Amino acid sequence: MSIKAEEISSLIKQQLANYQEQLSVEETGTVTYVGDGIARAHGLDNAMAGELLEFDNGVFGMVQNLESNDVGIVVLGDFTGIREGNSVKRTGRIMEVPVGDALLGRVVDPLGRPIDGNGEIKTDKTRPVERKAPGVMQRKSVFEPLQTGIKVIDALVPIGRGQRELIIGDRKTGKTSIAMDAIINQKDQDMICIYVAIGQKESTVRSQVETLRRYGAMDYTIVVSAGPSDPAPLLYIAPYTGAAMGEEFMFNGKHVLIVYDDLTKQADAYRELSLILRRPPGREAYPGDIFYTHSRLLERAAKLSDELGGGSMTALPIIQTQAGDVSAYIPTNVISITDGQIFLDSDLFYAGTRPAIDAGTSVSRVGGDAQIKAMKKVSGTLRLDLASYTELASFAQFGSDLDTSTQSKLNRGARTVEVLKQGLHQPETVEQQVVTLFALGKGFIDAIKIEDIQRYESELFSYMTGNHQEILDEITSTSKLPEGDGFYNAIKEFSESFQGSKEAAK
Ligand SMILES: Nc1ncnc2c1ncn2[C@@H]1O[C@H](COP(=O)(O)OP(=O)(O)OP(=O)(O)O)[C@@H](O)[C@H]1O
Repeated sequence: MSIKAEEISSLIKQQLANYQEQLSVEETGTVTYVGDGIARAHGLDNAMAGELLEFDNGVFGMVQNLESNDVGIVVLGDFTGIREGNSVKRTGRIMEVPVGDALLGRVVDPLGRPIDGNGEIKTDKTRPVERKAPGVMQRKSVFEPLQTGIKVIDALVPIGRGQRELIIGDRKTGKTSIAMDAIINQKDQDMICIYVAIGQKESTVRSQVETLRRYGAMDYTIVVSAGPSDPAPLLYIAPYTGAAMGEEFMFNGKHVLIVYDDLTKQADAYRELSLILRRPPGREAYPGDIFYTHSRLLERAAKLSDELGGGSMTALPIIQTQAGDVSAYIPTNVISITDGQIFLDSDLFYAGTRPAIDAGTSVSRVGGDAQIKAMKKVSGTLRLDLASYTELASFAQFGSDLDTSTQSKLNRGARTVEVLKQGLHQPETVEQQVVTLFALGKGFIDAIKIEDIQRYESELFSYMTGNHQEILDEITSTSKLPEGDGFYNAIKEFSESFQGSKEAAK
């Protein structure tokens, strides 16, 4: 192998050029204050907003406030080792995290360092944590469905690839469970998942990782975790880290699902660090740019145009409400940024309707575009049926004599609610959902006793797979409802043979 002289000289020139660049940015300042994850330093005259700084002891910080005499820095790590008078150095870079395939199956902190005890992450690719979201011309409208495997979502509030759908509700109403089930259902769906846990107990994150692993979902998932004992800056930066990792896949033409669990805690962390940085407090003591904090994060979720490879990043941010109050500051902000919300109701949850999704207040602004044709057809009137059922049910409590049409509406409504119930970690394929909803719409379930419905559903599907696989295949390949009477007759045949169907509905 011969080595060309020009090649060597050009390499040396390149190295020299970089060397000079590094020298020109190096600049040191002196720490004048440290406390609660924040530091101030004097003498960094040319520091840029968002620039990464390095303290004496190797801990990194990020420039947040540029003031006339000093800069406000958020410390990305343990601040207790930093002393007043220590020097702090500019790096000339903005904060970056490792990205790429090597992160799949790993649990990392918001700086991209492994915390799962499985050794170092071997990747040399990095991406900036903060990045401008794709612009109008770089996007395409959302049209491909993202199947969550949860009937009530796929039928009533369908989510498309590239959409941002908020999951909102009081504490312990099943918000995380919905996100987890959506991730579990992405197996073999050509989707990369990122779960960002913000301020959640280490033990909770651990059990979530175990769950994902048990269902084989860790193979295509990255978990970014900032625990409650981590300094506020790490909690604040965690969702941006997740977004940077997702963008790497999205810009390579892949599909990504990212969950931010939850942005309420992230907003609280940002409020904490802003107050310590002495930024003026606004409504509910949040800083003035809290809206921008969330909007620039969620705008990064996108469906890219074909020229950019057609990749997508779907975001499921989670927000916790107090006593169902969606009109508080942070909930209204995030509702207005996202393309719809899944509202979880604690009354429904405690009444046993799980997932406790309130069909009246949950919407998806991308809607039907993100459903396959068959699903669109079978779920068409479901929302209206449910709404009129809720209204009638409350009204029927007062009267005893109901005419037959009201009676049958109540009957159908009660069965619809039962059909839409679904246990934890039991995702259903879209074909399975279509079969059940078709049977419901055609009135086959009206004659089944409420307590037999779950059994009816599962037996119906095994009957279909056992005897009419060709019908299911047709739904899969054409995305449409099969033509002719075959589908109807198959369900009819099963329903007639189903034990318990002969009993009149109560
Ligand atoms: N579909 C379901 N069927 C049965 N149980 C469920 C279902 N969804 C959630 N649960 C149970 O409800 C409990 C609360 O769920 P989860 O932790 O998802 O709620 P959360 O709203 O995310 O809570 P947090 O306020 O802690 O974030 C869990 O114990 C979970 O097992």
